[in-house]
Amino acid sequence: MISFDDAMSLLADNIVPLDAEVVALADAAERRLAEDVVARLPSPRKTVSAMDGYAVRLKTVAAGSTLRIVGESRPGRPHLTSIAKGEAVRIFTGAPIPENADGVIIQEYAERDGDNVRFAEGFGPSAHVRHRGSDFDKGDVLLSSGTKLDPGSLVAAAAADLAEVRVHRRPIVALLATGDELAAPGFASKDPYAIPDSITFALASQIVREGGTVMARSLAKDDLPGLEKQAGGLLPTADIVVVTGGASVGERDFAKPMFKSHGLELIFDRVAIKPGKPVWLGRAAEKLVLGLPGNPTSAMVTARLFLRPILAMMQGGEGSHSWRRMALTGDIPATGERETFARAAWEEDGLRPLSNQDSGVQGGLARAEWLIRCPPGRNALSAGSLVPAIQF
Ligand SMILES: Nc1nc2c(c(=O)[nH]1)N[C@H]1C(S)=C(S)[C@@H](COP(=O)(O)OP(=O)(O)OC[C@H]3O[C@@H](n4cnc5c(N)ncnc54)[C@H](O)[C@@H]3O)O[C@H]1N2
Ligand code: MOO
Repeated sequence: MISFDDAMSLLADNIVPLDAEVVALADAAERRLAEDVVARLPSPRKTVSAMDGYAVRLKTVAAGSTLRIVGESRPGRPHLTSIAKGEAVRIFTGAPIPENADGVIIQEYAERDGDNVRFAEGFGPSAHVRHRGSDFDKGDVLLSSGTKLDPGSLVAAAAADLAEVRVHRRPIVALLATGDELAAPGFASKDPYAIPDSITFALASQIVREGGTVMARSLAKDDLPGLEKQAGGLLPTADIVVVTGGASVGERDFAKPMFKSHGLELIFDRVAIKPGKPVWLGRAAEKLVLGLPGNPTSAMVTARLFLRPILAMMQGGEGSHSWRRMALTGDIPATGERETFARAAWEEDGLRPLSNQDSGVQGGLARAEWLIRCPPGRNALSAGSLVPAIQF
């Protein structure tokens, strides 16, 4: 059994990014860049007005004096010609200012009379001007390779004037839930010993959130020859097969044996964490295989801790967790010998650990929005303590 940190290092050593492809910016949301985004234009492109009003040479304007309006500057239809003393240009937000203008007086201070304008006391001192390149310059690197194109990054990529971007291919993921007792939700009530498969739906959602494509989501009985055959069907097409259940030490725990005849080589097997100790990662037929424990909370925690980073790394992302220090609003008991990841709900003043921390919990997962990292062998913590946490 290895530590959580050692398991994360093994991910970093073993996961390589998938190939890159070029996609239209309209199809690039939530994909990860396979190259830096370099601005092809400065922003703003010209020095422009930040408000609707009148462009002037500020030092030459006094409240009450009359200025002659010599033109109009609109975005895309600028008036760039220099203005003389006593002149102003009507201007709108985003329009370039005349060459020698240095400020804009907003129209709320203006009294217009035909081609003349006077300004009331109190305009300024703000010039209401955005200077060329004040946001970014042509040639600036706006986004680095590996960045996920979230809404803010899409604004930056579009503002850089890119029609398309190079991104890493989406990982193709096959999900296989093992267990004789499993039934599709909606069909468990018919059999007194069946339980609904709750995990694969949540895993599919996590995979899509992390940019992956779910190629298959199937249930399988605990029957080794049948499982070997299913593995053989999934491995050729998938980039990674995620198998749930059967990860423990029982005679009918076939998650690893089913990949043996496909040449399974383990990268790690069991991690000193709670919940999720039986999690394992390997390679079979040159594809990644991740085994998650069957207990629903354990499966969700190990998917968050390992599957999400693996998918990010396959798309060129760093895959490391960004732990944030958050305040507790409830108590956490002392930890045992395994590093513990406590599920917590978000409250206005911090994180409240859920009262039921059992690894079989299903209903409570709906309130488990954060995961708190608790080192092994630590004393109990009370409300107010700061703890490292990630969104779950
Ligand atoms: N003697 C030992 N027993 C166990 C150990 C151990 O070290 N020694 N480890 C325990 C830990 S920790 C975990 S976690 C579980 C994991 O076991 P498996 O991965 O083999 O999971 P299963 O036995 O298949 O299932 C456990 C539990 O979860 C339910 N389950 C399974 N799949 C689903 C699904 N898709 N949707 C909903 N629920 C599911 C299953 O019915 C069982 O109740 O092993 C401990 N045992
Ligand atoms: O640690 Mo196991 O992951 O649920 O109970």
